[in-house]
Amino acid sequence: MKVLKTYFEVFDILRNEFLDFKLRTEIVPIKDAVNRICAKDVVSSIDVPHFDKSTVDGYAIRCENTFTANDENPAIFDLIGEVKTGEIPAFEIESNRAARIFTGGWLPDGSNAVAMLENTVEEDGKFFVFRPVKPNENILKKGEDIKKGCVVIKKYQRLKAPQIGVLAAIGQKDVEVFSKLKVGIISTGDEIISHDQKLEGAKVYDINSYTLYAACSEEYADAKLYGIVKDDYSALYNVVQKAILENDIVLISGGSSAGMYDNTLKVISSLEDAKILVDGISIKPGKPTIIAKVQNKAIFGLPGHPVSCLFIFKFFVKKLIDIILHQEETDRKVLAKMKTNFAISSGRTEFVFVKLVYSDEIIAEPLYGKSGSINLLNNASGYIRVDNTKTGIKAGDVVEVILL
Ligand SMILES: Nc1nc2c(c(=O)[nH]1)N[C@H]1C(S)=C(S)[C@@H](COP(=O)(O)OP(=O)(O)OC[C@H]3O[C@@H](n4cnc5c(N)ncnc54)[C@H](O)[C@@H]3O)O[C@H]1N2
Ligand code: MOO
Repeated sequence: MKVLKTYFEVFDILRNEFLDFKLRTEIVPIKDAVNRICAKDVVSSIDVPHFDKSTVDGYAIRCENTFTANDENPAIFDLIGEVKTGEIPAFEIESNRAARIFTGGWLPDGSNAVAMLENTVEEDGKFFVFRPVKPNENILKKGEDIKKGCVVIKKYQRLKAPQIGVLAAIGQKDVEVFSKLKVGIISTGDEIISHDQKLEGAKVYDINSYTLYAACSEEYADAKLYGIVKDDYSALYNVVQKAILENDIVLISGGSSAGMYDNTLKVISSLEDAKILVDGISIKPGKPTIIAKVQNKAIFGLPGHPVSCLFIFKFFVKKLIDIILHQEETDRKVLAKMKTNFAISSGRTEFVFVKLVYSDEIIAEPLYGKSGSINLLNNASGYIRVDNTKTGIKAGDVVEVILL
């Protein structure tokens, strides 16, 4: 009998085999770089800001002149000019002198603080400050935000709006990112038809090509569909061989279990330089999953049942993509209270699909359905992992739900 691997053994295998996967890189404009992963450390070649600047509208002064100021005895300054934002002031600030300055303005030499407009009174070329102003008050110092020479974005860091902002601040128009992984998708089965064909007899529409394609676009992957292949060894062999040449990961759905027309394992095994890493996993759904390494690329034989197929993508293919891209745990999780009991009996680690109901607390309602029913996933907010050492979950138990 086949020895099934546990899901954590499979994670370890994926890490051992694919952590050093050679990624391609490309250069993209920063406006298009959101959600991309940075391909090398980015070092700032400038200080940000590159001059001491005012963070408020007010008056550039020497703060020492205000230390004894209060409502009865304000500090009094002569107004000597105005700093135009975007220009370097041509004057210096001496003791008891001040210049009008606006938010973002270049702090004139000699000054070391800005008195905020609201705390001052201006009258006849003089102005009055009624409370002490601290050194550097209302000033962003040169390099205070970003120091020249420091690493602002690390290799493998995902670029979100703040990171794009940092790149813009240091004057970088483009950024080098990892190219998305190329994923080839093949559906197999004599009964599977495309949407151009008429639904008749025991035929079924192809679901897996579309769920896998959609799931790839939710991850760091560009998918290509290779269509539907009949349950025929040579036909599948030819398509898989083409797909492995053109992609980093190949996903074959259907034909992964024990039936006489299930060709996936035979085809993968016969490819040049093929190493079968996993043939069966002790989980439900998704037991008949195959994973192989071929020419340093990954091939998955995914179970044909649409729920199992998409779930295995979410659980293992996504994991592989995250490993290759050195991403930390990217699953989004919430804690919820189980609404009813749920028994498990397979002796494997089971994944229970749940619908979350948000009231005073978050309630997880288990969904019942077979692996073939795609609408089960349509109604699911996420899933719970129940290890095979347990017999189930009880109503009221707090469970961790991984969001779909
Ligand atoms: N004797 C055994 N039979 C089965 C086992 C087993 O261990 N021993 N495992 C069962 C489990 S678990 C699953 S899951 C399925 C997986 O089977 P295959 O990967 O070989 O898939 P098929 O037999 O080709 O298809 C299963 C089911 O899914 C439908 N399907 C397939 N592809 C698509 C598609 N692209 N779009 C929509 N639906 C698809 C197909 O018509 C079948 O109904 O095997 C169990 N059997
Ligand atoms: O992959 Mo199967 O869904 O356990 O029936």
